[in-house]
Amino acid sequence: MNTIQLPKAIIIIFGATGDLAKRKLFPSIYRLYQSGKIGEEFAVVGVARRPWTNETFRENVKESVENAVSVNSDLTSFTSHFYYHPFDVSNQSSYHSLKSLLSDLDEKYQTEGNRVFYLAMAPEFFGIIANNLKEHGLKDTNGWTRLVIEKPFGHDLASAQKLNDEIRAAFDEEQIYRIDHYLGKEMVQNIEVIRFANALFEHLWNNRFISNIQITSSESLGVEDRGNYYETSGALRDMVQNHMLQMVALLAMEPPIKLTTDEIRSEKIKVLRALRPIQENEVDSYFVRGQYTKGIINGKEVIGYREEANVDPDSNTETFVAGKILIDNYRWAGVPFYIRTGKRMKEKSTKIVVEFKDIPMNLYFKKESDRVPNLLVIHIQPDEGITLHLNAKKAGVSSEATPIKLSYNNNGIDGMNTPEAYERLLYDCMQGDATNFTHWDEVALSWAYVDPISNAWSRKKAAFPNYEAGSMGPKEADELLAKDGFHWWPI
Ligand SMILES: NC(=O)C1=CN([C@@H]2O[C@H](COP(=O)(O)OP(=O)(O)OC[C@H]3O[C@@H](n4cnc5c(N)ncnc54)[C@H](OP(=O)(O)O)[C@@H]3O)[C@@H](O)[C@H]2O)C=CC1
Ligand SMILES: O=C1O[C@H](COP(=O)(O)O)[C@@H](O)[C@H](O)[C@H]1O
Repeated sequence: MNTIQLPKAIIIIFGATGDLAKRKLFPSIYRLYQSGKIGEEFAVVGVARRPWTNETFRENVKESVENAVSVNSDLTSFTSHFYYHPFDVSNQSSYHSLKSLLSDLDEKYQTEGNRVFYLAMAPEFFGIIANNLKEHGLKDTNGWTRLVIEKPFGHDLASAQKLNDEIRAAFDEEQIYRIDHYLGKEMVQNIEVIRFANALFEHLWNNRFISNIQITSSESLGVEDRGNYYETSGALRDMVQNHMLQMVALLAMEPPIKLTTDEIRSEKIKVLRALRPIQENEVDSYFVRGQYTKGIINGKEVIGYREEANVDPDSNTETFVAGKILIDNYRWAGVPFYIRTGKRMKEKSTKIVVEFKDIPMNLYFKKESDRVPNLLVIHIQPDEGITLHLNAKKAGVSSEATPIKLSYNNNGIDGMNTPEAYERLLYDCMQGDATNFTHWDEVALSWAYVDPISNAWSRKKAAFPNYEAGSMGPKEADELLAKDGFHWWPI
């Protein structure tokens, strides 16, 4: 009988008093513990400047877990694995004491020198921390060491390259796990399986049968308390450079020859290399930007972006992007991939719609306008599943067709057991599986694609605000598809 090896490691979270640690990381570690994916051989060391004790830290961990997960047992034995080590990460001398704490914990929890250094801090600290970990020998153990890096990975290609060089001076590419949390989502991971495990789809998955693909990731939330960050980012850098382009790559890639990290990444990289570059002077033909003004969401009035905290009252930052992406390769030549994403839209929803071409002659519709193409909808969130839109005979009426739907709802089957993205990614990292993390080449190619668009936009002031909160974005996003004879399918 094969016994499954539970991962053993110390997870060192830099930025342990911050929002990400509290909302995502602690609950994810708990779920791994609760589901038995990690045993007792683990410890978590929190690093930040606040002068907390282990007890304060554990109390915070407990609170964050209780807020996120339904807990029906005492958390003391779980939180006893958590230790707090306060220091300013730019302070060289503190790494010595961290090193000796880690050695003690290695022994106490039998973690065999395995370490996950999780950088849940602002990117300006990534290089400093990586360098200090190397310089002070925190990587020199008998086990494995891995560095998890949060987004944003740079601001453009040049800054991402600089950041990467700093990190690579201390860690090898195989040790670096760049998080794109969309890659941890159940239905994003399902894209590959839906495509490559079904003859029905894979044979049709090309420019002969697909007319266009639409990816929408809409949010009803605004920028919340992240105005400072968002002002320097905008929707293009915040969502398109990473999550949206990753979904494009998964939808467009060739079947990998093996399901290994290298093979899958290599196929995704080929897609990103085949993206048709957009020159600065043609951005307006391919991309649309928007910024929300006040409006009503779920019956409540919400303020406009320019009224949000830490936002310039005359801000030129886009909170919405729609774009037409072309992939210049044999499979996809001529098929537009439309993307749109934005804050304060009608609802929180991520969906992919694959629109198939019509058959050459369809006798079953009285009027041309009644014809509905076949669609495959992949529901990423909040619902998880797929819907296939087909045509079938209208009951009782001869020779007339009506649209029907075949649906598979993932929530109904796996329900609450679907792991949260961060939980899955943390587990993958502890298992040494980097498939659902982004390789540097993917990051670099994505920035190279996005940079001319952000350059063009930063040079020209937009006529903002141009969409009402609670809507599906500016009308130009509809016109983008209309000029190609398409429309956004309702989500
Ligand atoms: N929050 C989220 O949902 C998401 C966040 N991210 C990314 O994750 C990273 C962290 O984000 P978030 O948690 O929101 O940020 P926060 O501002 O909430 O937390 C920052 C953390 O860094 C610590 N810190 C700041 N300066 C120092 C220093 N010099 N030495 C030691 N610790 C320091 C702070 O603690 P203290 O003040 O005690 O020192 C705090 O724990 C960012 O890169 C962000 O872009 C990515 C996706 C989503
Ligand atoms: O990375 C980010 O993603 C979230 C949206 O993630 P989701 O899992 O809720 O769809 C977005 O709100 C945030 O601005 C961005 O930084």
